Amino acid sequence: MLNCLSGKIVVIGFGNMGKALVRGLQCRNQNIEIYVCDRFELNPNEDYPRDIDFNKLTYLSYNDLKNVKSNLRLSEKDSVIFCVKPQNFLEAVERWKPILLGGESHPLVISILAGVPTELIHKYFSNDCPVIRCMPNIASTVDCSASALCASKRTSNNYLDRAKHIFDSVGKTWVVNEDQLDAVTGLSGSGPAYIYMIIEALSDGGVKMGLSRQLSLELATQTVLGAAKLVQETRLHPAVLRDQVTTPGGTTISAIHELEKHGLRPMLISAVVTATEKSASLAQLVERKIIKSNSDTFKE
Ligand SMILES: NC(=O)C1=CN([C@@H]2O[C@H](COP(=O)(O)OP(=O)(O)OC[C@H]3O[C@@H](n4cnc5c(N)ncnc54)[C@H](OP(=O)(O)O)[C@@H]3O)[C@@H](O)[C@H]2O)C=CC1
Ligand SMILES: O=C(O)[C@@H]1CCC=N1
Repeated sequence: MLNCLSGKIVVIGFGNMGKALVRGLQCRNQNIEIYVCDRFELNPNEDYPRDIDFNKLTYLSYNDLKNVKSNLRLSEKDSVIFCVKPQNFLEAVERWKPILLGGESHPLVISILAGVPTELIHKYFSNDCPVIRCMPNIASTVDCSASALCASKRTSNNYLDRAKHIFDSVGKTWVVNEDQLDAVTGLSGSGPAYIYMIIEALSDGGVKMGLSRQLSLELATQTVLGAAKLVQETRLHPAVLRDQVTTPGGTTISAIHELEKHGLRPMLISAVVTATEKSASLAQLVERKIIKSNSDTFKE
């Protein structure tokens, strides 16, 4: 899967996810040209991921696009990845589409936006434009993303392969049906945040019992990493692995009793359900913006 990509890749939105993707793409692919579009100028004082090579990317500034049109003509070999927040999608399309997607041939459009369905994305681009929706996660920053993706009904499988190469650059990738993507968002898209809370709380427990903050945090982090690795490598059900830790009459079962009493499992299940429902509702937010924008245009 390495070095299979070619052509131009344009990343619109150079925030948490845009930076993570650019970093992974640069590390794993030599034959691509990367363009980055954001609202702000690059700030040398900002803490960008260490291995982004700024000499090898072109930055397109939101406010100064005078010279861009002639240098940047995208073709079907190229890809545009939208990495803006859902509420900024419309504005981003309006700003960048005339520059990037105005030509005869159609680049692949990829969206990582939570909740925005491919059919809605198609409303903005020509019907011939291939569209892929993907839900990666923040662990893309360290090449450990769990990314799930799907193609729109009108998009052929060779574009799906290209998108898979892109997200394989930052972790593991699964192809799913589009109707699963909101649940993916609730589980693995938002999931790192739940695990950070667990790491933080475990380390608070260590501090409460007298360990230093640093040692507690390191132990909690390594424990989560090790437990996850064991599930991944043994492929055993987590309940089987949990049983291996739980000595009869020992410490672990006393703790598990507490976790069950306080509802750890229903709490996590509800977290995934709520985030899934929220993801599904974001499409309406974008659609409302489209309707508003259309009526504003009508008034002008
Ligand atoms: N964060 C995560 O863990 C994950 C996020 N996602 C999805 O990724 C998307 C981005 O999330 P994240 O990276 O966290 O968000 P960020 O806010 O960190 O990054 C978005 C960037 O896009 C910029 N932007 C806004 N409008 C435009 C525009 N019109 N043209 C160009 N750039 C623009 C923003 O600038 P400004 O700050 O000025 O708005 C910001 O720099 C979201 O849609 C989210 O659903 C998916 C998986 C995981
Ligand atoms: O919180 C959010 O909406 C985004 C999508 C998945 C992770 N972060």
